[in-house]
Amino acid sequence: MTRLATLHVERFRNLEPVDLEPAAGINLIHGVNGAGKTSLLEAIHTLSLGRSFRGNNANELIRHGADDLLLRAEVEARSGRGVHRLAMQRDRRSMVLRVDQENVPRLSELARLLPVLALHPQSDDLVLGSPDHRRRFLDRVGFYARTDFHEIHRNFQRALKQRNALLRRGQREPAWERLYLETAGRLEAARRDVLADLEQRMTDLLDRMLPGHRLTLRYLPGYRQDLALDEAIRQGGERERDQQASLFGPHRADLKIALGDHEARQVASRGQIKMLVVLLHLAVLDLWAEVRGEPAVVLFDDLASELDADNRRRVLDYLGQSGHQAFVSVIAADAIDGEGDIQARFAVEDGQVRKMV
Ligand SMILES: Nc1ncnc2c1ncn2[C@@H]1O[C@H](COP(=O)(O)OP(=O)(O)OP(=O)(O)O)[C@@H](O)[C@H]1O
Repeated sequence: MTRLATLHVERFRNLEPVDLEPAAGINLIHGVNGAGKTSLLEAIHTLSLGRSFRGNNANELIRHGADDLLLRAEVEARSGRGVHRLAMQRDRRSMVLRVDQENVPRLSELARLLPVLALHPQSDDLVLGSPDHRRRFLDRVGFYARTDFHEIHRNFQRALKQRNALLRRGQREPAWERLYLETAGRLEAARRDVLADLEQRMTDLLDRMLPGHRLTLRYLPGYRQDLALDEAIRQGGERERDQQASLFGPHRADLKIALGDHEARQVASRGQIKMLVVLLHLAVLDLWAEVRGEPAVVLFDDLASELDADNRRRVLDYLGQSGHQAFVSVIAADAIDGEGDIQARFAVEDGQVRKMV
């Protein structure tokens, strides 16, 4: 299975040099505020995706006073597929990526070998935030769940850009209109497929994470649902001319997340929203695992915030049984003592990471 077998971190945030051999299941990371727990999870996220899950400024990740950062990991693929060595060195201007000692040009090569999903306090934006959070989530799921998703997404983005450029010049070209409709249709269909796959994995999770609730996800396509996209564009042609931009299509799509008969963001408590977000992420991990034939890595920052003891237990029990490798940070280790199937514990103190025995 995919798992991080070793992790080496240098000059990253406040961390002192780190050498870890994490367990294959749940790794618990604890320490006081500001110790460096989140930084450790960010290091793993950065090695996979080139950026942290909090903020976009990659330069902030380099330890103050240092010129560059270094991340290295050995990633064990499913038994029989061997070990890959991933490395990233970045300074304030450039980045060098290596897989098995060879330089590679694209981050996606690391991401493919180390699929990582992070859950953190801002993940609630999936329910509470603007539609682009939900679109990005769905697209992220798609990238790992379907090999053709990346291309489908890129083709639409290109067509959208070109169409917008023409609209800014007050033009419309039939060939580009056709391409726009075609690529939009493909992206919409792929997203709907991904969503259906995700929903299939949610039944069991719903029973365990939010027992007694009914959850529905509905794709809102980014134009009037009772119309086809070409008709929506025809009817809204004047507005598009006025605003000189494409106003209808997958770039305006959203996901309606409902608990029972109401939108979750309007009726759910903070704790229920958090559980809903956890549930959706766990469904993604299960989907990726099924498609790829091996479990993924999940980073769970600040598990205890907003979750009561029962819900923390539900999450840890599920993680323990799922086979995914988890890195779970908590402020007080005592608060979740004895819960779930924790395989390794690490204490973080002033940027030093120490394995507990
Ligand atoms: N580039 C950097 N260089 C050095 N230190 C940094 C850098 N970026 C952030 N820090 C510091 O690293 C420390 C660790 O932050 P981190 O968010 O990892 O702590 P944490 O253990 O997750 O805390 P909390 O429980 O409060 O979430 C903070 O004191 C922060 O100011």
